[in-house]
Amino acid sequence: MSIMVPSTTPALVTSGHQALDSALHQLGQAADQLGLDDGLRAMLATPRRSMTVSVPVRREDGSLDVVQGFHVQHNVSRGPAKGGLRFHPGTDIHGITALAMWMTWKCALVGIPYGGAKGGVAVDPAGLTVRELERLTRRYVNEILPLIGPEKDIPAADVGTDERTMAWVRDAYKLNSGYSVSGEPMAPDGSSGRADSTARGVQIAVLSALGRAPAGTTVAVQGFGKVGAPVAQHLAEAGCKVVAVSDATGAVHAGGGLDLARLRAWVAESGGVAGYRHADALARDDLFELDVDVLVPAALDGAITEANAPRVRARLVVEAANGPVTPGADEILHANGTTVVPDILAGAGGVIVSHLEWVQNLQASSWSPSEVELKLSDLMRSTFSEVTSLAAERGLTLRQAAHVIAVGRVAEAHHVRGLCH
Ligand SMILES: NC(=O)C1=CN([C@@H]2O[C@H](COP(=O)(O)OP(=O)(O)OC[C@H]3O[C@@H](n4cnc5c(N)ncnc54)[C@H](OP(=O)(O)O)[C@@H]3O)[C@@H](O)[C@H]2O)C=CC1
Ligand SMILES: O=C(O)CCC(=O)C(=O)O
Repeated sequence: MSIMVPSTTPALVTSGHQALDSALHQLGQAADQLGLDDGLRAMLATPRRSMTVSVPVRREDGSLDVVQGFHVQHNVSRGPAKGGLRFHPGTDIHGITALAMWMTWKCALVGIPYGGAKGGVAVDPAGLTVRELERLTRRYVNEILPLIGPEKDIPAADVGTDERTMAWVRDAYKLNSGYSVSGEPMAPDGSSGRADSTARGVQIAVLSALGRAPAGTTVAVQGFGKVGAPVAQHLAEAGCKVVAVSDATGAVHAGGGLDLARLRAWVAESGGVAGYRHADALARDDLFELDVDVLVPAALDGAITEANAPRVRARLVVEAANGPVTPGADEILHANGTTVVPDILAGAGGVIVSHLEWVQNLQASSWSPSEVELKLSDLMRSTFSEVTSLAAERGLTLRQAAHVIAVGRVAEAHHVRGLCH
């Protein structure tokens, strides 16, 4: 048996400590604005529950590896915990705690009755076969079984996981819990629009923040996965010119706009944007420095730091990813006149439609794509305007205003329910 030490290039390893520092800094600023007392600050700064598990994975050659898995419920004062499951080699308990905290604020900001959770396994899914991945997923679910369930914690996909992973999660949960499938909120057929709901929400955030017709607006998107690729598509369909995208393999740039269908076909064939011949190749992280109107980080946390923020030329940064801009970078961008639409607002489309999915399953009903789209866009737009109004009224950045609203709602729930919740 061997303990699997995640191997990856240093540039791909996220720092969980850095993410948690960022999340705590943002919480501290909101708590100051709200005048929260020390006890409540301490409760909000620490997760309600967190679990580290060892997950044995039987490899195809018969050997056994053991990887680390994590599951954190940051807060459940407003409802069941909600958040994605991430498979990435840079995953650690600190980063998962930060991501769970951001889920608490994201759900509170858009006013859906969920708390915040996140799960993760420190593994590179690209290094496993489908059968190994399935065994890993099922075993991870067995280990975290006491924490999850349709009424207490409902997982969804995140980095390195997808609908197939979630099908294994649901099946493993059912097999081990004995919970009935019928009408089960955790095993929905899936709401229409869930797959690209995060991207659709990001599109609404970009268009709302632009405040003008999007035609000709140049955009660069970091990350070309489940969120980044449809974000690029939605923005192009809205009239923007998507001139650059990146993934872990590299970046590509075309001043006249990328042919996204052709690029997607290349990525499906080759596994990444690198080597795409119909655009110029770019060093991966040079994407952040392009002279574009809008920059959309849609990969991992800690992408824009104090080191590269001074070279960001976009006037608008819209965070599809969770935690892509560190607090130090935030200050630099703000000082340079760049507006940042924060993750808990811009990236909320996915969890909004997860909630709509949950409601449909509870009601044993199914809404049409246009009904789901209308509810999503109404909530994104009304939340955007609530955040911008508070920011203008109090002289805050959009991130500070979003956190004041979200943390305030969670603090209120603690007061209403009693501080032990
Ligand atoms: N899925 C969802 O519903 C939601 C996701 N989010 C957030 O959006 C972000 C992306 O998630 P998702 O799209 O689901 O994840 P995916 O795993 O589907 O895609 C991640 C993408 O990021 C790329 N990437 C990884 N490292 C780098 C890097 N250093 N530079 C450039 N690109 C990189 C990956 O490239 P490669 O394929 O080459 O590895 C891939 O294209 C995450 O922060 C996630 O938490 C937020 C809300 C909801
Ligand atoms: O839809 C969900 O439940 C999870 C969404 C998520 O993980 C996120 O917004 O980061």
